[in-house]
Amino acid sequence: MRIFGVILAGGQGRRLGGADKALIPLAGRPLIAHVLDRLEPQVDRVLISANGDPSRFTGFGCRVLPDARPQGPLSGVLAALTLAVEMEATHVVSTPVDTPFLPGDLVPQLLLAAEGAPEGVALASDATGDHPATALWPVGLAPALADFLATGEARVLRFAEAHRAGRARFPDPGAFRNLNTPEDLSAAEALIRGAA
Ligand SMILES: Nc1nc2c(ncn2[C@@H]2O[C@H](COP(=O)(O)OP(=O)(O)OP(=O)(O)O)[C@@H](O)[C@H]2O)c(=O)[nH]1
Repeated sequence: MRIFGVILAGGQGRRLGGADKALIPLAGRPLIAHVLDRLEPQVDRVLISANGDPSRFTGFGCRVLPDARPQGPLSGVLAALTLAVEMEATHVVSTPVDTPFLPGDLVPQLLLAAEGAPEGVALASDATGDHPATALWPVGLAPALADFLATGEARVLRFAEAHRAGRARFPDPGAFRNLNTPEDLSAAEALIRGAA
């Protein structure tokens, strides 16, 4: 098994005034650095899915993949799956760039849930609901995902449901807390500083 992680950072950050979310400082470090800390130990290699100038991510040591056409988070998943096929990886684990509290057992739990799923797809879930952008995708799904996006559809949950995704259920309701607004950012900052 060879698993690539992809951090989805191709969004527009509209609720944060169009900021480049990946680089917004959180407790003194760019948001993406927090996600990398959590994801890197759990996968063989991390990729960053982002459009625009890739040199802004030089310091993170990850390959940056642009979207073929920006159509939501699944565009980034497709770019990662395409590279994973070329590089003989078996799976991609996707995660948004704005979830800095990912669980340390994210990937093992997704793999466990995928074992029980008919097409080997699994997404993260907790008491607050599903978190479909945080999911495990086998590389064999790349053609189906390309076809799905070509229809103009973009909803992650719809694609995951069409491929009968299993659920990895996480007990900590804060693990997938995502930062969309300045208020979310301040609350996360307080949490990190409080825990330090
Ligand atoms: N590669 C890629 N990632 C995306 C795209 N749209 C959103 N994402 C990522 O998917 C995750 C969830 O995105 P949203 O919260 O819906 O969008 P956002 O850009 O973060 O914020 P808003 O513009 O305020 O909705 C974030 O990590 C985004 O960076 C896209 O078109 N391409």
